[in-house]
This record gives sequence, C-alpha cells and structure tokens, in this order.
Amino acid sequence: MAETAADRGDGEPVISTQGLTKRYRGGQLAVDSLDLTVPRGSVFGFLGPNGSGKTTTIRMLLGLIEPTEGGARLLGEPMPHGARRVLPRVGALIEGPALYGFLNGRDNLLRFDAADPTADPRTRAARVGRALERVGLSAAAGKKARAYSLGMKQRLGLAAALLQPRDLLVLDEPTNGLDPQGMREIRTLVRELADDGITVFLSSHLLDEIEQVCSHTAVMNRGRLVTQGTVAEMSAGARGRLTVTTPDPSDALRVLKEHGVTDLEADGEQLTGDLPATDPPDLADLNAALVRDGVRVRAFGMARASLEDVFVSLTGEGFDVAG
Ligand SMILES: Nc1ncnc2c1ncn2[C@@H]1O[C@H](COP(=O)(O)OP(=O)(O)OP(=O)(O)O)[C@@H](O)[C@H]1O
Repeated sequence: MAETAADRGDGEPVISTQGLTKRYRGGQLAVDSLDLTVPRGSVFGFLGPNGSGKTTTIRMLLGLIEPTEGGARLLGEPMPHGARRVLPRVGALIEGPALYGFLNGRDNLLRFDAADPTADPRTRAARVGRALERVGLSAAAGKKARAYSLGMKQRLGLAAALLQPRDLLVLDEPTNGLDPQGMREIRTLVRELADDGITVFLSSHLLDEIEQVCSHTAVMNRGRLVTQGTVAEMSAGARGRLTVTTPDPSDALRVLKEHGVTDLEADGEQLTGDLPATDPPDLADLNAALVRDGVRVRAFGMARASLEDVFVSLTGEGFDVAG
C-alpha cells in the first residue's frame, strides 16, 4: 500500500482538540476533556456507542455549538472564531441531507449550489454534473429525490458536500439506517474520496464499519476518549482469543482449563478463551492434548482481536450500541 501523508504524520493535524468539554444546560456532561488528533490524509473513525458524545463533538468541531471548556482547531484555525475562513474547505453531512423530494437529484444540487454565495453561476451546471458523477448518480439525476433509496439520498447529500473542493469531510453516522447495499456504496465512496486526498472524519457506532473503512480511530465511551490511534495498531495491541469448535465442548472445556486457558466461554460447539499472558502453551501442544483426551476438534485457532475486544479490555464494558 502506498505511504500516505497520514502514515508519515506530515504537517499540522486536520482536527485537533484540547480538553474539549461540553456540559449541556440540564447538567449533562456530554463530552469530557477530549484531546483528539486527526492526521491529514486519514479516514478517521469516531467510534462510540449511542449517547457517547460523538454528535456533540462534531457540532463543536464545526462551530455549531460552543464548548463549555477547552478548544478545537480545524485545518489549523481555532473554532468557532475561524469558522468563516475554514468552513468553505469542509464538507459536512449531519443527520441526513435536507432534500426537496419533489425536485430531481440534479435540481436539488442546483439549489444547494445557488445557496452558496461564492459559487459562480456560470459554472454551476458543470459543477453539479461533476458532483453527480462523483457519487455515481448521473444516471438517476432526473429522478425525483423522493423516489431515491435512502442510500441514494445519502449519496446526493455527499454530492452536495462535494460541490466545492474540500480538504475535509465530516460525516455523522453516514450509513445509519441504510441496507447492506447502501452501506457498501457509501463505504466504497468514502475510500475513493480518501484516495483523492480528502481527509474523512466519520462517526459510527458500528465496530466493523470502522475496521473496514478507517485508517485511524478514536473510541469514545460516556463522553470520554477511551483510546485513539491507527486501527492496525489497536487490533495488534489486543490479544486474540483462542477459538475451538468441537462436538465435545464439556471435555474440551476441562482440558483447556487444565492447560491454563482462562475466561472460557461456550456457545454450542464453539469455545473461546484467553491464553495465559505469561508462558502460554504452544498451540500445537494444546491441540494435541485435546485430541489425546478424546476431544474431536473441528476447528482450532486464534481469532484476530477486533476493536470490540479492544473496547471491552479498556473499559471492562460490553460495546452496547443500544446505549
Ligand atoms: N441538546 C442537548 N441537551 C441536553 N443533553 C443532550 C443534548 N444533546 C445531547 N445530549 C446528551 O449528551 C449525551 C451525548 O449525546 P450525543 O448525541 O453527543 O452522543 P452520540 O454519541 O452522538 O450518540 P447518538 O449516536 O445516539 O447521537 C447524551 O447523553 C445525550 O442525551
């Protein structure tokens, strides 16, 4: 894979926050002393269960609400004071696009473009055409927006965010409510935009989405940052679990326990457990011990650690998306 600016850690971060805090009027501490660093060129996944403070953070980043304490810089400018200078370089999609259902896709974009005082009307049609092309909606541009699938509506919203050249895209839960096909389309699009050199900051409560799409991630829980870094480092940092599939789970449990495997869990024919951190048994010996004791083994190996494992090991809590 080609080395990106994010890998090299070039230049000033695209987003940085210092002690960013938001306490709502009712007293709810939604974001608590957040220090976030989003490197240029990254696809940065802002991950957390519902209610963990992601939307509140995004609102502060974009200058839509004021922090109670601390600060944020966007593309090197302090927010909200630098909003007028910096926001033209930022495309954002928050809580779904505001579309007119009775207008077709192209006319919706023409309206968005006309609402931008810096957009030259003479080049409007070309700009809209390029944006439709970018999100794969050229063929559906003449269809009324109300006839679009949710995924198409979301892509039209992205096209609106991409009418002007952007350095940063901020997407709040961009695949929320989409069917698997719609999710795939948005994820592919996000990767393509990153390949074009746009830094993408997206929030999600879906662990596998972050693992599939993002180079970097920050994990939130109850308003606090749990961890941040590259997705690869994070998964490598957490140890995987031993996984054994067998029609003899109770015998297997006994043998694994005798060999120091801890936190054993049985789900039908599948057992999982942690190898001891110090002096772990050789996997080949462990497998041989199972077979020696008459355990029939269908599958045996280490499952790669997921971001969920990282979250659970750092917080001691399950990743409960229902919040
Ligand atoms: N305007 C508000 N006034 C008071 N409390 C709020 C307000 N907005 C959010 N909260 C509370 O702040 C906390 C964080 O909410 P936030 O919406 O930022 O989380 P989130 O991670 O984006 O979750 P979700 O994905 O469900 O939107 C929640 O407990 C929420 O109830």
